[in-house]
Amino acid sequence: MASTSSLHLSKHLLLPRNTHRARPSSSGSPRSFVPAAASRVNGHAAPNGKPRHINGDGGGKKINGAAVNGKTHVNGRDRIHLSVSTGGGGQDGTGLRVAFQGAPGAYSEFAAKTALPGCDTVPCRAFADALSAVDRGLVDRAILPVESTMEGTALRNYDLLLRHELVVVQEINLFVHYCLLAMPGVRAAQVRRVISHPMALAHCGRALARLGVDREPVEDTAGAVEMLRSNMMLDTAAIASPRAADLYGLDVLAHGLQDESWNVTRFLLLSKPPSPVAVPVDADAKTSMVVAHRGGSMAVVLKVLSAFSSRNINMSKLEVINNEGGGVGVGEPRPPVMILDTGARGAPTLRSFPHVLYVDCEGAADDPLVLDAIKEIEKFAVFVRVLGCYAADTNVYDLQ
Ligand SMILES: O=C(O)C(=O)Cc1ccccc1
Repeated sequence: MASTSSLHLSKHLLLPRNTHRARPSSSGSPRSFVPAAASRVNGHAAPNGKPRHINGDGGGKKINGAAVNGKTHVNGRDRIHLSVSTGGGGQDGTGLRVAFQGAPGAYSEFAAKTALPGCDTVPCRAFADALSAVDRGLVDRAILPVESTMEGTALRNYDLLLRHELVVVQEINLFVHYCLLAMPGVRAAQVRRVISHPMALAHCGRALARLGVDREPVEDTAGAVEMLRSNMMLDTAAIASPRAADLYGLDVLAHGLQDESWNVTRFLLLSKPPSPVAVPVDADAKTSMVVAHRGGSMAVVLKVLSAFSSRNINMSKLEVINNEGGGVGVGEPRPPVMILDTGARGAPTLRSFPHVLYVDCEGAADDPLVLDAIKEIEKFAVFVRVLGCYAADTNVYDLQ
C-alpha cells in the first residue's frame, strides 16, 4: 500500500508558539500576519499587454523595515547574513540570485522577494531546473513551495529537495490569495476553461465546480496568465495573484477564489552546503530532517516522537510516507522515496527508501538536545539526513 499521513496540522500555523524551545527564545510571540504591500512590489500597473519585469526593486521593503531589528546586516555572496531578530523574513537579499519556478508574477517569485528583499529573481521552467541552477552554481538560492495549509506537504517538491545536495537556509510563509483573471472585456459567463498551477486548481476546487468550467493544469500561475495574454484566449481564465493581473494587464473576474479563506503556503529557500546563512543568536532555530526506517509498524513513529518529547523539543512537522507497492485505488503505486545520501564517504549516492518520515523540530542542529535526539533516532532508523537548520519565521506575509 502507498500511504502518507501527516501530523503537521494545517492550523498549526495559527497557533502561538508557547511550547518549550531547545534554544532560548527572544520573542515567544505568536505568528503575526504581515501585509507585504503588493503595490510596492508591482511598482505601477504594467501597460496593457506589456508584462513588467520585476527583477529590480524588492517586494519586501515594508517587511524588511518591520522585521530587521536595526543591527548591521551584510550582504554579498561571500559574507554571512546576520541581521534579523524575528526570523528569516526580511533578510537583505541584495546581490543574491534566487531561482523560482514559473514566469514573473508567480507566487514563488513574490515569496522570494519577500524573504530576501532586493534579490534578483531568476524564472525557471520547472522546480527541478531551479534546484539544479543552485547545484550548478548559476544562482545563490532556489525557492520551493513545500506545504500548504489546505493540502499539507507538496510531496513532489519535497522529493525533489531530497534528491539534491542542497540545504534549507530559510523559510517563509505566504498568504495565498487567488483571483480569476481573464482578458480585458471577457465576462465570467464566457469562461469555459480555467488554467493554472495544479496546486491553485486544487485549492479552488469548490469554486471551480460551482462555475462548471473545465480545469487544465499548467506549469505555474503567472505562466497561465502569460499564456492567456499571448494567445488572446477569450474562453479561458487563469487563477493567479492580483499582482499577476497588474503585471500582465488582465481583468480580475473574482477575488478570494480559494475554498478556505486561510490559505498559507510555506516556502523553503535552498542553498549549496555548507549553509551561508547563520541563525542569529536571538532567533528561534528550526531543524528539518528526513528519517528512513524499516517500516513494519507505526511503533517507529512513536519512537521518533519520544526522542523529541523526552527532551522537551517541540516538533512542527511529522509526515509519514509508506510507499510499499500498491497504490491507493487510482493511478500507479507511488515509488519509494529517493534520497541523496550526502553523509556517506565518497560521492553522494541516491538511495531508495519505502518508509520515510519528514520531521521539523524546534532547535538548532548543533544544539546538544537536538543532537541527542538525532543520535537516539539513528539507533533504530536506517538513515537520517539533516536537511538544514535555519531561523524559524513565525510571520505570515501577505500580498496585499
Ligand atoms: O504557480 C505559482 O505561482 C507558484 O509559485 C507555485 C504556487 C502555486 C500555488 C500556491 C503557491 C505556489
